[in-house]
Amino acid sequence: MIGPDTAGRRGGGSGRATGDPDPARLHADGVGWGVAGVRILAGVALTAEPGATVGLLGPNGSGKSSLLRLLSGLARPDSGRVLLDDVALGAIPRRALARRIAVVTQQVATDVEMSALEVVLLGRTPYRPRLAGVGAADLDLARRALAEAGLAGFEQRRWSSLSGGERQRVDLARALVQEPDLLLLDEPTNHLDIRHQLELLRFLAESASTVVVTLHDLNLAAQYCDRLVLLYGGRVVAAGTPVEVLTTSRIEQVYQVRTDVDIAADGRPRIWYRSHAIQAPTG
Ligand SMILES: Nc1ncnc2c1ncn2[C@@H]1O[C@H](COP(=O)(O)OP(=O)(O)OP(=O)(O)O)[C@@H](O)[C@H]1O
Repeated sequence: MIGPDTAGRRGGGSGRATGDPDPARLHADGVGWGVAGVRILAGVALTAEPGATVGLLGPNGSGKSSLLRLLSGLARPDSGRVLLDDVALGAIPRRALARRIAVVTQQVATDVEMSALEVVLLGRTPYRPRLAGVGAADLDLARRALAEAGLAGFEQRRWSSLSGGERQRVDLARALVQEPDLLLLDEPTNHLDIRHQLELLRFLAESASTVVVTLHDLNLAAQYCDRLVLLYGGRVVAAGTPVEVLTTSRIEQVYQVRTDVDIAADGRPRIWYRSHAIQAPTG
């Protein structure tokens, strides 16, 4: 599907005409956020060095998607700060932010009446002068991104007619034509078959962009991420390399699942799940 020579690495569209992104350093510290008086994130710190792939892990409801929204600037933290190359997100104009950060969220909308090509072209919006139409270079870029996502021939297909995995790949192509310095992805593998999961994660690991990606599969996170941040109850309980974060005791503490963890020849942990989950504490 998507290889290192993807459209995200190419210029030629309107506006920016470079190839490689200029990977950003993302730094958050002391980040807190709540809604309706309920604290959802507290004291969260996270750093993604330029070009690194950082995996955000944690059980359901631990705050991964909420944190991703704060890291993207879609929501503002109640406390703490989020810096992109040492500049607070709030101080970066919206359009400039849209050129630097691309977000792939979990998709729920099925009733969007746009073609796959139109969805991908949305990624070029931050580069187009206001009121300007779509240029030939942008069209070419979007078509190539679709083809590299394994979706050549899908240009005119309605979004509503696409399968979950096809939508996920179209949305990734949309994010890549944005040529982001920082790519934030919320469970981008949840609709993908195993081949497409592996291809996507390899692509992210090799990408020149800085990447923060939420994942549920601990083995895939261990295999493809440079660093991991593990959330539990809205707080960071561990951050570091996969070997540092994914220990038997921590997985048991956070997921209530017993495991055996081996270190493979590549130096990365492999997690073997035992057959029964531990009874979660009640009350
Ligand atoms: N707008 C909101 N209003 C009320 N509660 C919210 C809101 N947004 C998030 N929450 C709550 O905050 C907690 C964290 O949600 P979030 O979606 O960030 O978790 P997550 O780690 O991404 O979960 P999952 O793995 O299930 O996708 C959950 O309990 C969720 O119900």
